[in-house]
Amino acid sequence: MPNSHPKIKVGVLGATGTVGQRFIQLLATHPYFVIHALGASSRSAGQEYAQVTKWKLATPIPVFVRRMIVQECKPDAEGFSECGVVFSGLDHDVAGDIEFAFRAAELIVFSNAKNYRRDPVVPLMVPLVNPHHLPVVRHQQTTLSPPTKKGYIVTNANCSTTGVVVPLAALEKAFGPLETVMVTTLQAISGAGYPGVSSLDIMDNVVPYIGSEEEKIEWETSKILGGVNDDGKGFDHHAHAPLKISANCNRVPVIDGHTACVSVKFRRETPPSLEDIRKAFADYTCEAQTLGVPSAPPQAIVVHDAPDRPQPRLDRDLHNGACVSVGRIRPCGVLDVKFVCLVDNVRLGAATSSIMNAEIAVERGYIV
Ligand SMILES: NC(=O)C1=CN([C@@H]2O[C@H](COP(=O)(O)OP(=O)(O)OC[C@H]3O[C@@H](n4cnc5c(N)ncnc54)[C@H](OP(=O)(O)O)[C@@H]3O)[C@@H](O)[C@H]2O)C=CC1
Ligand SMILES: N[C@@H](CC(=O)OP(=O)(O)O)C(=O)O
Repeated sequence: MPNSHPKIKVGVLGATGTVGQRFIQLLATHPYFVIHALGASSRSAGQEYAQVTKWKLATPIPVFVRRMIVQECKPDAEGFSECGVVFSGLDHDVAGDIEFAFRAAELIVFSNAKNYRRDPVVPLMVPLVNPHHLPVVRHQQTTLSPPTKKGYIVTNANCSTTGVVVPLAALEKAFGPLETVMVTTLQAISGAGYPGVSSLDIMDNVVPYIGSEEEKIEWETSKILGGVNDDGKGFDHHAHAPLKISANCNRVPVIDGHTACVSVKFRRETPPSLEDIRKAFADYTCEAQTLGVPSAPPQAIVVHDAPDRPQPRLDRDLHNGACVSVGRIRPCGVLDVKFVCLVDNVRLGAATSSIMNAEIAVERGYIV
């Protein structure tokens, strides 16, 4: 986007929540976008943002946002109709109806919520993996009810899925389709929003259950790694080489950063060497980088060679939380190779992905 182009006004739905706060922090100085409207529940609506938000980030609330009046999440509430893009960090209990209404009112919605991820005409887009799914929004505009001229919805993936699918995409790009993936996650408490998991449940503990999380990783991965159908009207879900994937998800006492231990079997008969796998991770580049969008990290995957990395506390801030860290690449006695990966669940796992998806949409002419 040329520097002379005026910034695009954006709204944030769920602006007071964990993901909403990251949106505000990341958008406050954004070169393409300017925050114009904030929405949350009726508990917050009508009040100044700083009064109703339990701000949990280490940087202060941006000065111009502090006194903005939080609106109800309705497309006709003040400010939203002037927005070129609306980012959603809404609770999934309400995201379905609200995002539907914004799309129907001809607004472009980039959502973190799970509600539309499985819709056959909604792109489930991880910006470091599958921006080639974006053109399906044109089909969405004509077939999803109501038809729209401008409005559409793009979702990003579950935060754990995002951290795993980037290294898997790098392996598929270099070595062809994968056959089997086993994933065990160690997920941060911020993944459950605020106030989230009670301290009495998580301190000195591991909780081996996160509702629906395993099914999300297993289902979303194939949609993301798959292509677009030949007619451009939907997604092939990796049907040419169905992926067997099994996930185990655990909540651990970490504030930010989801770790995943991943084992992989390739479809090709002779697996690549560990050295070639390391190189495939380190060399992986994606469209967000070639387009040069502002949130794209200089390295999509940072490979760590120290035997005890990546670690959430040490590595989640790399490239402003916009990359995936990978380490401990080693042979697997059951499948072919195993490794550990780490993603910042609230940045690349949530707000950064939505913003980067929107940046890609700007560069490709889907937001004008
Ligand atoms: N946290 C994470 O790591 C990730 C979260 N997500 C997804 O992002 C979304 C937001 O998550 P998170 O920020 O953690 O959740 P939070 O619980 O921290 O925030 C929820 C937000 O939704 C708003 N909200 C709740 N009820 C209503 C309502 N009836 N009408 C309008 N707004 C409402 C809240 O406003 P109010 O303050 O007024 O109640 C708040 O702004 C969820 O769908 C989640 O699944 C996705 C990836 C990662
Ligand atoms: N369930 C994730 C966060 C989340 O909200 O996921 P989703 O966007 O898929 O509902 C976690 O607890 O870490």
